[in-house]
Amino acid sequence: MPMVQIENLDIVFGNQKMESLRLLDKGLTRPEILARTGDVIGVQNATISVEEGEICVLMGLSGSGKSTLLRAINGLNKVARGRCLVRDGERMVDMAKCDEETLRHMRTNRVSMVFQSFALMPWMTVLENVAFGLEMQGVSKKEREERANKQLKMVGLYDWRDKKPDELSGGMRQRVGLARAFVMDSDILLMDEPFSALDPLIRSQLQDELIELQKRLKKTIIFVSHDLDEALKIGSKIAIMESARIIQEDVPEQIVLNPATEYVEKFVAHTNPLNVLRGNALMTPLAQMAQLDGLFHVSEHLALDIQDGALKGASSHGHDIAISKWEDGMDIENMPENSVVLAPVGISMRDAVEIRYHTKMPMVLQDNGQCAGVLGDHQFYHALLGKHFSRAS
Ligand SMILES: Nc1ncnc2c1ncn2[C@@H]1O[C@H](COP(=O)(O)OP(=O)(O)OP(=O)(O)O)[C@@H](O)[C@H]1O
Repeated sequence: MPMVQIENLDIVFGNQKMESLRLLDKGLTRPEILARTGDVIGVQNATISVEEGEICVLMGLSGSGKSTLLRAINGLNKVARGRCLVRDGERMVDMAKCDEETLRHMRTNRVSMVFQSFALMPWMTVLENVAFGLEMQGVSKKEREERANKQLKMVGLYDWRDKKPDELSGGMRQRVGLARAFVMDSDILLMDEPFSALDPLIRSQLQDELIELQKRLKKTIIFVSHDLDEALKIGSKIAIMESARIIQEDVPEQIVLNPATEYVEKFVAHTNPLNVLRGNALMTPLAQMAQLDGLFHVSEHLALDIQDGALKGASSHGHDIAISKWEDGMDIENMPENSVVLAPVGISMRDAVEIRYHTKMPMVLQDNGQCAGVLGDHQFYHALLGKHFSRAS
């Protein structure tokens, strides 16, 4: 069920919107339109749908239009053309066209925004800051405090509830901001680079916390970031923006494996593939491997006996090699040295590299009990050197 549905959305900043749209339709670029009309194209022809429970990350360089698109979702930016639909129970409300009362209802009950600077009120305590939005909703004092305290416990700041924001560190203030957004119990959270001002360790911790909170609370989150590693870590979907347009929208692994343009490829070249890639994207499929005397020769030192898709044995120069099995969640540290590991094709590259480190052997990946391919040093080197992807265009 889509929670947010954006259709052919254009946002223009300036005084000659009609003329700018006409030029846009004629195919003029953003800088050309700026030169002709003085207007800035904030978003151009954006279409994207975000499902319930999804974390969608809008990613791109500074000025690409991420915040402008995000702000349209709670009606903060005037839409020049197109629709920006947000779910309100059974109906979808067009935030670009609805009346003031509906807009207020949507902002109070359906969509919450978390900013980079959390704009906490310095004269209020942490608890009061978190409970403030509920007061606007008309929730009683007792319930406000109960709900705010519950959220503060969730972000680990219950003991700090009576402090003022300036008595907290930046990371803690950020957490107060998260608690304040979550306490509203809105279905949709809009987050504009909420962690970008933090140092890497705290940032990583808060990303983990956000993922955990989202798993428990099942919110729909639209998150702006200019950091692809962050996007790959938290996003269930990533939309990459360049010069006001969404140029690629896909699941994290596909962004890394099939960057649509050179712009995306440049981002991908600086990411850590360990966090994103999975065995099936990296392995050499069995069908592409040479067979000799009925054996699949992975290397000079390893031959596999695979019959009807099942791994029957492994050997090196005629000597048998042990085979062990690994499933998600199993201990990796105690995988036996010099054994060929049979693992699911969906194994993460991080786990696969760690298994390789302990066993010192290539591994065989299987899909539904059938051997699918082999993952060895060659495939790891390719992935680490960024040679695994092919550009779609
Ligand atoms: N209120 C505004 N008035 C005029 N121009 C604006 C306004 N808001 C944004 N813009 C312009 O729209 C374009 C997109 O800006 P936006 O803030 O959405 O980019 P961004 O991708 O979020 O960048 P950043 O990562 O730096 O925040 C920019 O060229 C910006 O100058």
